[in-house]
Amino acid sequence: MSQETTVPSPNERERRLGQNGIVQPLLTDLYQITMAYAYWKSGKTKDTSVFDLFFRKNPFQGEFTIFAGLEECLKFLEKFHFSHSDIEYLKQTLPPTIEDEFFVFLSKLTADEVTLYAMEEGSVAFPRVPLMRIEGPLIIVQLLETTFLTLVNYASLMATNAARYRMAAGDLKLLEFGLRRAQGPDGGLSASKYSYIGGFDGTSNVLAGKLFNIPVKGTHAHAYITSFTSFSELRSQTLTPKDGGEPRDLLQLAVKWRTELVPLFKVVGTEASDGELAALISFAIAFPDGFMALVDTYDVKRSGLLNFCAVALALSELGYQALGIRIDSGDLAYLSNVAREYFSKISINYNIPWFKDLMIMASNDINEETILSLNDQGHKIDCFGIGTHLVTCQRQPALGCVYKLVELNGQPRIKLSQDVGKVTMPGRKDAYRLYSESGHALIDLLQRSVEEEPEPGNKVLCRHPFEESKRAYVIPSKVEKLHKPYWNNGRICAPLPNLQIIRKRVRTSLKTLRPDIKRNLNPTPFKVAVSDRLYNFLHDLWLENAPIGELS
Ligand SMILES: Nc1ncnc2c1ncn2[C@@H]1O[C@H](COP(=O)(O)OP(=O)(O)OP(=O)(O)O)[C@@H](O)[C@H]1O
Ligand SMILES: O=P(O)(O)OC[C@H]1O[C@H](OP(=O)(O)OP(=O)(O)O)[C@H](O)[C@@H]1O
Ligand SMILES: O=C(O)c1cccnc1
Ligand SMILES: [Mg+2]
Repeated sequence: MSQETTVPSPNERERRLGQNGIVQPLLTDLYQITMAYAYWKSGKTKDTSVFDLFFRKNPFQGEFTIFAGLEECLKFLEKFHFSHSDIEYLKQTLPPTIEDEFFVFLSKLTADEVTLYAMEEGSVAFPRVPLMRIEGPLIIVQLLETTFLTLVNYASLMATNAARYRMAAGDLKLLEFGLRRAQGPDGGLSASKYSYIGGFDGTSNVLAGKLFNIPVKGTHAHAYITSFTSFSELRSQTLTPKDGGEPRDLLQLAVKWRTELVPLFKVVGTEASDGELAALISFAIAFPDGFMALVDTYDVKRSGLLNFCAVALALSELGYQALGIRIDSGDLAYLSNVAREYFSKISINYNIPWFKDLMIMASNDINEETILSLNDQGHKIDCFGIGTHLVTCQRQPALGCVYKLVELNGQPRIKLSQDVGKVTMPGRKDAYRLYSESGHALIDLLQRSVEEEPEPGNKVLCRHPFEESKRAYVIPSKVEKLHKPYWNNGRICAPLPNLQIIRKRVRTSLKTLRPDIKRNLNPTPFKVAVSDRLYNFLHDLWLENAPIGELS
C-alpha cells in the first residue's frame, strides 16, 4: 500500500484525535477483524445487515434489567476510525497473505453508513427485546460487536445492581465506595458512573466526580484514627467559634464533655481511647462544618461513640453542627440502634434538637441481602457506603448480552440451537411496550417491522415465542415504541440526556413495573411476546433451516 493512502485527511485526523484512550476500534476481538477480511475477500462489502443486541436472562435472579451504556456506544461511533498506527499494527499481526487493498479499505472505514436504534438509556428492559438494533454495511456493523457488548454489558449490569440496592434501601442515602475493589481503573470509573445512574447518591471516586459531575462524598479511614495515640500529638487544639471571636481549646472542651457523658452512656471513662479522641479533635479542627467520624476503630460503644459525642458537643459549643458517624464493623443493626439511642439522650438532656438526627453511616461488605436483613431486624442507619459487592457485582459478575445477525440484504437470518431459548428472532423487528389503564407495563411485544403498529384501545394477539398454547389478547391503554433512532448519516440524531435525567428515568421506568416483578424473592417474570405474524415467520424459518434427522 502506498504511503499516501494512510495519510489521514483533516476529517480523519479530527476523528482520530478525539478518540477515547481505551474505547477505539482495536478494542475488539481479533475475530471481528479476520471476519472483516474474509467478508471483504468474498465480495460482501456492499451487503447490508441488521444486528440485534439483546440479553437472554435478567441478572441477580431478578426479572428486570436497566439498559445503560448507550451514550458510550454513540461516542464510539462518532470517533470510529482505524488510525495509521492501528493499520500498521494490524499489518504486522494479521497473516502476511492479507492483501494490501484490505488495509486501504479498513483505513477509510467510518460509521457514517450505520444506523442505530435503541431503547432509552436508563429504561427497564427484558430478555430478547433488543436493547439496540444496528443496521448498515455488514463489515462495519460486524466490527462493532465486541466494543458495543463491552460498553453495554457491564454498564447495564452495574446500573441494574445499583437499582436493586436502591430498591432495598428505600429512601436512605447510598454512596459508592468501590474504586479500590473494582475490576481495574476503568471498571472503577464505570462503576461510579453507572451506580449513580442506578440510584446511588454519590461516590468516593474523585475522578468520576470530575468527569461525570457526580457528587463526591467521604469520611476517613482507620489509618487516620490510628495515626494518633495521645493528646500530646495534637499540634493544634484550638478552634475559632463559627461566629468569630477568640479561638477556644477544643481538647479541653471535649475532655470535659467526655467526662460528663460517662454516666449518661453507662460506660467506664478510662476505656475510651485518648488517641482516638485526639484524632477526632484534629479532624474536627480541619473540618468543623463537616465533622463525620469513623467510630469502630477500637470499640464503638465504649470508645468511638463516647469520643465522637464529646467532640460533637464541644463543636456545638462553638456553634458548629457535626454531621455524624460511620460504623465499619460489628453488628450494624445493633450498633446503629445504640448510636441513635445515645444521640437521642444527648438531644433531650442538653436540648440540642439536631443531635438526635445525626447521620449514621454503615459500611463493611454490605450487599443487597444485608440491607434487606437489616431492614427486617430494625436499624437506625441513614446511609450505606458500599464497595466490593456493588462494583464487582459479586452475585452475578456478567450480563450475557449478545449481538446477532437477524437480516442480510433484506433476507432474514436465524441461529438455531438445541436450547430453544437460544434461537434468535429473525428479521428486522420493532418492539412495543403495552400499558394497562393503571399505567403498569403489561407486556413487551416484538413484531416484524413491516407490520402495523399496535394502537391503544385495539385488541392485539400476543404470543409466547416458542410455546404455541401460550397466547393472550391485550387491549393496551398506551403503546410505547421502544426503539428510537440515535445514530444516522454519521451523526447522533437524538438529544442525549445528562446523567441526572437518565437516573430519573431509571426511577420512573421502574415505577411502571408491578411490585411482584421487582420483588427480591421469586419475582414474577415480565411477559415478552411476539405478534402472530412474527410467530409464524419465526417457526416457518425454523422448519426451513432445521435439517430433518434420520433414525437408524
Ligand atoms: N445486623 C446485621 N445483619 C446482617 N448482616 C450484618 C449485620 N451487621 C453486619 N453485618 C454484615 O456481616 C458481615 C460481618 O463481617 P466481618 O465478620 O468480616 O466483620 P466484622 O468482624 O464486624 O469486622 P472486622 O473484621 O472488620 O472487625 C459484614 O458483611 C456485614 O455487612
Ligand atoms: O466493604 P466494602 O463494601 O468494600 O466498602 C468499602 C470498604 O473499604 C474501606 O475499608 P477497607 O475495606 O479497605 O478496610 P477494612 O476492611 O479494614 O474496613 C471501608 O472502610 C469499607 O469497609
Ligand atoms: O469515604 C469513606 O468513608 C470511604 C471511601 C472509600 C472506601 N471506604 C470508605
Ligand atoms: Mg472493609
